[in-house]
This record gives sequence, C-alpha cells and structure tokens, in this order.
Amino acid sequence: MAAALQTLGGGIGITLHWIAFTPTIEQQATEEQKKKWLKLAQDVAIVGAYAQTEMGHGTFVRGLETTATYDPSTQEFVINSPTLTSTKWWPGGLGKTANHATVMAQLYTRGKCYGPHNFMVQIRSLENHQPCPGVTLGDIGPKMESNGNDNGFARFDHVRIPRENMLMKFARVEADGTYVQPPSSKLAYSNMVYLRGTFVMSAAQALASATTIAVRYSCVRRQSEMKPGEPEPQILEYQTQQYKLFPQLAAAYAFWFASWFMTQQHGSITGSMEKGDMSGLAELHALSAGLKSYTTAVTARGIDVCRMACGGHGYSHASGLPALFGGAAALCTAEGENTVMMLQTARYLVKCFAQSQAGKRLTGTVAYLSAVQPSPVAGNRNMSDLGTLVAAFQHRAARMVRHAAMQMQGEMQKGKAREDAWNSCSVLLIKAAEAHVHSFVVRNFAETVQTVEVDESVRAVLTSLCQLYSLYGITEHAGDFLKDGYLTGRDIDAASSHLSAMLARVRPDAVALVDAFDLHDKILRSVLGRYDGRVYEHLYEWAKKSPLNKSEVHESYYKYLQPFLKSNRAKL
Ligand SMILES: CC/C=C\C/C=C\C/C=C\C/C=C\C/C=C\C/C=C\CCCCC(=O)SCCNC(=O)CCNC(=O)[C@H](O)C(C)(C)COP(=O)(O)OP(=O)(O)OC[C@H]1O[C@@H](n2cnc3c(N)ncnc32)[C@H](O)[C@@H]1OP(=O)(O)O
Ligand SMILES: Cc1cc2nc3c(=O)[nH]c(=O)nc-3n(C[C@H](O)[C@H](O)[C@H](O)COP(=O)(O)OP(=O)(O)OC[C@H]3O[C@@H](n4cnc5c(N)ncnc54)[C@H](O)[C@@H]3O)c2cc1C
Repeated sequence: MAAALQTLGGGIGITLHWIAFTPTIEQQATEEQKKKWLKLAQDVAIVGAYAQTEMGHGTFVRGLETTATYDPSTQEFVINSPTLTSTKWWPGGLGKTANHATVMAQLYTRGKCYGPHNFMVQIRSLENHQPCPGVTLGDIGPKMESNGNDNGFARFDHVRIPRENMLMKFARVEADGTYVQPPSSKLAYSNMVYLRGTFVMSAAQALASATTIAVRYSCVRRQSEMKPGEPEPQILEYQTQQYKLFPQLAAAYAFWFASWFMTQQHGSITGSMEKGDMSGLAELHALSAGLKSYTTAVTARGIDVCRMACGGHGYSHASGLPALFGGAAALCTAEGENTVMMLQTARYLVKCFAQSQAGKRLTGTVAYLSAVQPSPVAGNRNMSDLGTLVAAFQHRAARMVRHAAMQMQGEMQKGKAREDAWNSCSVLLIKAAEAHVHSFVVRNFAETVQTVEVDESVRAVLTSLCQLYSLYGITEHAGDFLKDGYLTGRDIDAASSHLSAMLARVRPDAVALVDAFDLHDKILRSVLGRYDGRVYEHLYEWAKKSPLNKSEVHESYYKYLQPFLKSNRAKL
C-alpha cells in the first residue's frame, strides 16, 4: 500500500511525506514523540507535509512569520499566520493530501522569540479529511511541471496544539515555559541538510534518465549523409552529437559517485553528532549545499542538451525529456535555492581560507586549500593522466578561493563593512565555490574509478569516462586554468585533442553505459528511450492516444473555425 501511494499521481502528493515529513520526525523528534508519530508515518496511517516555506519567505528561514506562542496556563502552543505573506506556500501535499504537517514557526515563550522550530500540527480530520478548525488549506495552482503534486497553502488562525507537539529532540520548552537551548541552533535545519544530500542522487538519476533516452534514441535515429551516396548514419556517429551527450553521461556517473560520498559523509557525521560531537556539521552543511546546487544546475542544463539532441521528438512529451527537465528545474529551487546554497559553501570556504592563512592545517574536502602552491609551475603536463587533471582542478579552485577572499579583505581594508564587502564580491565567491565543488566531484570520480571493485575492463571504461568529464571541464573553463599560467595554451590544446579521442573511445560503450543505469521503461516513461528501440511504431501509437484524436473533426471546428471560414468566404 505504502509503495502504491508513493506513485499516486493526479492531485495526490505523497513524495514529501516520504522525503521530508517522515525524516523530520526521525531527525527532530524525541524517542517519546517517535513512538507516537513515526510508525504512523511509516505505515502511512497519517500523511504529512513539510510546511516551512511561506508566500513571503523561502530562503531566509529566520525571516519566517508564522508564530508558535507558548501558553503556560494550558501548556499549549498557539500556531498563527499573522500576515498574508506568512501563509505557508509551496509545501508538497499540503493542498489536498496531507492530514498532518511539520510546521516551521518562530517560537515565542515568556515574551521572547527563540527563532524557527518545528511543530507537529494536524491539519485535516482523520474522519472526513475536512480541514481542522482554524486551518485554511488549498492548492497553489498549476506549476511548470509536477502538476500531479498538490503543492499547497495553509493558514493558521490561533490553532492550539499540545506542548508535546513541539519536536523536542534538540531544543525544548518546559511546562512552565522555560526554553532549553539546543547544542546548535542549526540542528533545527538538519532535515534540510539531509534532503539536499538526497538531491545529489536525484540529479544523478535524472541525468542518467536523460542520457539513457538520448543515447538510445541517437542509435535509432538515422539522419543526413555523412558521405554522399552512403546510407544515413546513426546520429550518434556525429562528433557533435557525442560532444553533446557524452559529457552529460560522464556527469551522471560523476554525480552518482558523489552521492555515494554524500550519503557516507551524512551517516558518519550525524552518527558523531548523536554522540554530541558537532565538529562535522559545518563541513556537512557546506558540502551538501554546494553539491546540491552544483549537481542540480548541471543536471537541468544537461537534460535540456539531451532534449535538443533529440530534435523535434525530444520536444514531445513522448520523449519524457520535458517532464525530466521540469523536475530537475525544480531541484534547482527547492530545498535551498541554488545561488543561496552556493553562497553558503562560499562562506565556509572563506572561513577555511582564513584559518589556513592563520596556519591551521585544513582537513576533509578543503584540505587541498592548504596544500596547493600559489605560484604555478608551468610545463608540459600529461593531460591524459587523472592525477594531473585532479591537481589542475584543485589549483584552479584554490586560486579562485584565494582571489575572492583577498578581494573581500581588500574591500574591508578600504573601510567597507563585512556584509557590504561580502555582497560586492559575491559573484567571485559563487564562482570560487563552484570551482571548489567541481574539483571535489572530479577528485571523487577519479578516486572511485581507481578503487571501485569492478572488472579491469570496466575500470578502463570508467577511467575513460572520468578523463572525458575532466577534460570537458577544463576546455569549457579554459580561462580559469590559463589565468595564472598553471596550464598553458599547449596544455589546453592537448586537453582538447584528448577529449576528442575520449569521445571516440566512449562511443562503442555508450549504450552499455546507459543500460548499466538499469532504468526500466516504466521509470523512463519515454518512447524514444525504449529498451527495445522500437521508437517509430510506439511514437505513432502514443500520438493516436492524444485527447485531440478522440474525434476526427474536433468540436473547436464547429465552434470557431467553421464560422470564421464561412465569414471569410462570404467576403470574397
Ligand atoms: C530513476 C528516476 C529518474 C528520475 C527521477 C529523479 C529526478 C527527477 C527530476 C526531478 C525530481 C522530480 C520532481 C521535482 C519536484 C519537486 C522536488 C522534490 C521535492 C521538493 C522538496 C523541497 C522541500 C523544500 O523546499 S523544504 C524548504 C527548503 N528551504 C530551504 O532550504 C531554506 C534555505 N535557507 C536556509 O537553509 C537558511 O535560511 C540559510 C542557510 C540560507 C541561512 O540560514 P541563517 O540565516 O540562519 O544562517 P547564516 O546567517 O547564513 O549562517 C549562520 C551560520 O549557520 C551556518 N548554517 C546555516 N545553515 C546551516 C545548516 N543547515 N547546518 C549547519 N550550519 C548551518 C552557516 O554556515 C553559518 O555558520 P558560520 O560558522 O557562522 O559561518
Ligand atoms: C517544486 C517545489 C517544491 C517545493 N516543496 C516545498 C516543500 O515541500 N516544503 C517547503 O517548505 N517548501 C517547498 N518549496 C519551496 C522552496 O523551498 C523555496 O521556493 C526555496 O527555498 C526558495 O525560496 P523562495 O521561493 O523564497 O525564493 P527566494 O529566496 O525569494 O529567491 C528568489 C531569488 O532571490 C535570490 N536570493 C535570495 N536570498 C539571497 C541571498 N541571501 N543572496 C543572494 N541572492 C538571494 C535567490 O538566489 C533567487 O534568485 C518547494 C518549491 C518548489 C519549486
């Protein structure tokens, strides 16, 4: 039943119940509270939404307006939407599906505000699904994609909930209204860190889906003449088609491996946090924010490249690519808008750079910032060697982080306030953070292909894919590598020619590489990407099912076209 609910469409939004509501109980509820709600959620005996974003605030969580005011006389919290902009807006499933929600609200007790905290609120009757007293609910209307999900709105008019409905694993309010501080105020944000981490796998899956569709179709589709008089070739024989698709295919593998690292990091750091060691939280936040931002942005762009590589049929919903693009585009905004998330990573990098300048040896994903020499040693580098490629990306990132941080220091030395200096350097900071995440993805890709337990012939293919991904990154961002002479023009030319060689080397394995994602036709939902390659027959069958084909002459002819034609003919 639960699995069936996961796939429900048509106005029923159960996704957020699984990926946000239930994990919030797991991560933010006490053991007592878990006994009350966790099994109900896991068995879908209740359906929940994660209600944080409001009409007026999504990014700035500290600016949320919904209030939860403690009343010690009744030992209840009063949940209220004081303004129109405080209306909860966007949460998946909130409109029509959920009967419970974890509501993020500003906690007030004894007249003082303690910032955003999570509260469990029943929003619909378990008997007749009507909104509970004081709760106004609805759907926010059609969106770019995912219109099967009822992203909704909610307003609360002084809704009373028991004190025990505050999720109190970290912070709590005692019966007399005393607020007990959490080990870190950011623990209330822990489910967002978790969800951002899962977006890395969502991005990998989405890009894997798109490249599966486009590569398979590019083997079915024959078009034009490569040589006069010869049969039309598969469009995947064109180098330009390979240049479009293979870097996206390589990125799908890179992001898949990055998500393995993210999952492992999340487990290990949250494990330490359970024992009271918060030291890894900052790195976990910076990594999840940066990887989420980087992988979803590259994925959305990459899916559109795949769509365009499939010509007109790519633009049809029969391809599955427009829906994938719409979904991936959502990942760029949801769970932390990409710009804001990359700035969070930049904030961490600037902090680490300052520590490194003060002599601290850096560790983890920023260790390279301490190790990389500022003065590059140019020379003929072996641009097909993975170690050389990784070092190039780390040098580029270290240079850009140093440059952004020094620019900011310079602005402050001119008398600017730190916040103004930050804002006036934020484009540089974003680019430096992107370079940092890019270097992490390349390094992790290289380390994974060198250590993963596979047959040596498979390792050889994965190594080519990693070289292709890295060489593509260098040629696409050549200026960054040339800027301080770390790479020379000859190096960039060598990178370009190696990239061409990699395109040709990956070509024979392209179909096997997408088949390895093992995405069933039912998941791909694409006529172009069918495993059996029978595109044209199924494209015709798909089109015949279009609602417009239910009648030979559509009613619009009689309503609009016929009178219009008649009146025009009468004027002749
Ligand atoms: C096989 C299948 C094939 C394909 C299928 C796959 C994919 C298909 C395609 C797509 C999917 C389909 C459809 C898509 C549809 C929908 C997508 C699905 C689900 C959507 C779920 C979305 C749910 C949500 O959006 S929930 C709401 C999310 N909201 C946010 O994320 C808000 C973002 N804002 C914030 O987090 C914070 O406000 C902030 C971090 C920006 C700022 O916080 P704050 O102001 O408090 O802090 P600062 O002042 O900036 O910093 C102070 C210090 O705190 C540190 N900090 C900040 N945050 C954290 C944290 N979380 N953890 C730890 N530390 C943190 C910060 O670093 C500062 O530290 P310092 O030491 O002082 O520097
Ligand atoms: C499909 C979908 C599903 C969603 N599901 C949920 C859900 O289930 N639950 C939930 O609570 N929310 C959900 N959301 C809401 C989502 O979390 C927010 O839309 C997101 O956090 C962005 O916030 P915002 O919409 O207020 O955009 P804003 O923050 O207003 O962003 C607008 C622009 O302002 C810029 N900006 C904002 N702050 C800064 C800054 N400090 N520095 C530089 N630029 C800045 C941004 O970069 C962006 O370009 C969903 C959204 C979508 C699209």
